[in-house]
Amino acid sequence: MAVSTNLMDANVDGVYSADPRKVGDAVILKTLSYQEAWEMSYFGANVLHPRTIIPVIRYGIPIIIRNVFNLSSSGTKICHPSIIGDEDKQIFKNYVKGFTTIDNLALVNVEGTGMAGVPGTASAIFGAVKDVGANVIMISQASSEHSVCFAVPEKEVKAVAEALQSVFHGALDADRLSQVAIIPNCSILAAVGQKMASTPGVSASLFDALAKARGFYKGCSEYNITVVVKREDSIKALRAVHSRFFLSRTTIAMAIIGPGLIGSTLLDQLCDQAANLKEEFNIDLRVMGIMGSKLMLLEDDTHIICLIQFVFVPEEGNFADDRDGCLCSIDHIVLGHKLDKWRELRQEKGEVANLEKIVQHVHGNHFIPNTVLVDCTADSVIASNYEDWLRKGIHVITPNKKANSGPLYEYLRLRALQRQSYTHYFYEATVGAGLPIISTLRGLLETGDRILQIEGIFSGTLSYIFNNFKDGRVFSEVVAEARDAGYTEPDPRDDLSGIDVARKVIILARESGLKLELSDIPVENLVPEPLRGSSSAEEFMQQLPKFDEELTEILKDAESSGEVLRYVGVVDVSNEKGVVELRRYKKDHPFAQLSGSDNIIAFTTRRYRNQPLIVRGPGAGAQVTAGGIFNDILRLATYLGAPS
Ligand SMILES: NC(=O)C1=CN([C@@H]2O[C@H](COP(=O)(O)OP(=O)(O)OC[C@H]3O[C@@H](n4cnc5c(N)ncnc54)[C@H](OP(=O)(O)O)[C@@H]3O)[C@@H](O)[C@H]2O)C=CC1
Ligand SMILES: N[C@@H](CC=O)C(=O)O
Repeated sequence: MAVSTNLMDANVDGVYSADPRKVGDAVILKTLSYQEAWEMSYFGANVLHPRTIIPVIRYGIPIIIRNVFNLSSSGTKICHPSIIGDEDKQIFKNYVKGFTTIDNLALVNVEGTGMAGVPGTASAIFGAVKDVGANVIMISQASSEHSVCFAVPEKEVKAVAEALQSVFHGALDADRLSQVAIIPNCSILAAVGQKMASTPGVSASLFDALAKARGFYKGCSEYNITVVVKREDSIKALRAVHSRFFLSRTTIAMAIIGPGLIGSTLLDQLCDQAANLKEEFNIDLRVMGIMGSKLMLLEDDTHIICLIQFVFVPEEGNFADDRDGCLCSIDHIVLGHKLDKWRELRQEKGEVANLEKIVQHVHGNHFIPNTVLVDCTADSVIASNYEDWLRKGIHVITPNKKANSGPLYEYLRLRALQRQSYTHYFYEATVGAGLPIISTLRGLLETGDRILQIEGIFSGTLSYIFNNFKDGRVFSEVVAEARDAGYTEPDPRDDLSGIDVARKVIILARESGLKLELSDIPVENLVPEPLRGSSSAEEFMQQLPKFDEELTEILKDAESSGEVLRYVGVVDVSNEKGVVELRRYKKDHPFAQLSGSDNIIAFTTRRYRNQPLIVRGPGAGAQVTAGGIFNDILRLATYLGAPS
């Protein structure tokens, strides 16, 4: 006889993949096995009382959880895997079904060399725990038998600790036990799913997603993997794992430092694409702060970027202690809906720029698991913070060349730190703006090619200048055009002096494995000697016309030999050196064929020895550079678990 039961719940449409108040885009699960429902219930999800499941398992009765006020929703079917229909089989096969958390726990760690191989130690520990009536939520023992760790409700931990001190005082005095340690303010996060714990890759993905949360692991059954996290990180951790297993969007909290030409264009692009990224690609980018050199804007000052409302939920105990009886509902985070107004709002409501505060504001939020700081300044002081940010678990993306072209030992330390940490550091736009230069070089190196030489026109500004400085044009006018087009550095002398190209040469040289300092690169400086000390970029631009004649002479000389002037950078990997200089090329040379702000970069390698691999295209300008940074942000989202 086939029997089935409809369980009606007044509140929910079925069983969610996570508490929807904590994970805004938790999904209703179509099917669960009895064991999965049991695990979800045990670990805090309000599915069924664990004891309700015992008789239905015994008699194999399918259960459907539905909403009494929404019968159009098909709800969640809980049954034995063998009886589900074909259409649900695929869903059933998903290894990870959902995540639950239990808050208000403490960990107890009993540790000591005298525990190993001594029969009765565990019994003595848990006997003492039983005597004070405490409920043990999970247990883990080190395979060395040197420690036993278990979680109990926070309100019971004091009694447990006293009981253990009393039972083991002799062993503690004799140093057979080194400590009975209490770690307060913990939460348990459990991943639940059929055969999940024994499926290769599930644990790795889980721990990768949790890299920042201090986790403590116990694989207790085929159906669950349990991790202890700091209570303040529990929502972040829940959201991180939920999105890693494609159950919800990959959410990234961001701050943009330096909303100048490039930074503000990036903000415009983010604003335009936000909805599409959410709908089409499951990526949710949340700009939570914007900081210039004087003013900054944080989301809750302005309500423009992210508005969090607090909702009173009397029946929920989770956050009652911390938040005066209020539960922060993730559903009420309203995102980016006025991001396009950031300029006006910065004027109206901006506060004094404070780097530490904005970093804490963005990274210190308890809801969004991933943080990225996007440095769109040209400032070396800002760049000197990357190490600290990476160490804190904050990802860094930048078009700023200062960190990678600064002192070699600092660069090497930064790269080493980044590799050891679970954080990402992307800087594609530092060379060639939006062109794939660094990724191409990486691809060659990682697939075993050997770089012999990288030669190219690396400056959009100098490319534009020498592509247009002809037919009787005046040098200073062309420089002003390049500046107006947004190709130059904040101070155009950084372009004309060759230092910007030298920085790119150093970045590529170091990427290729050379240990060079910026000062090792001979650079031909095009800034007229008397203007090198001008007090500002403006003063320099005003004075530049006085020196037009000098450049016109150099140009005429080249033209008289049928040649053009091009400002090039060379990384001579074979000979471990580099150079940056103005060269003359015949008019049929590929470097003579460029237009606008084009960069052209030729990689001569062991594989591409006779015919170099060439990347060419606009190498400066607001849209392409911001696009390159945006691309790095999306690469980060993919690394963090967004579908690729
Ligand atoms: N232009 C291009 O085509 C390309 C540029 N780049 C790189 O992009 C970066 C930005 O260039 P661009 O936008 O043209 O420069 P801008 O001068 O237009 O913008 C620089 C921004 O940085 C801010 N800033 C400067 N110092 C600080 C600080 N200490 N703290 C916070 N904010 C600061 C400025 O703020 P405020 O205005 O308040 O002073 C401004 O918002 C540079 O590193 C450049 O090399 C890379 C590839 C191509
Ligand atoms: N000023 C630079 C901008 C990109 O790095 C250039 O002109 O190439």
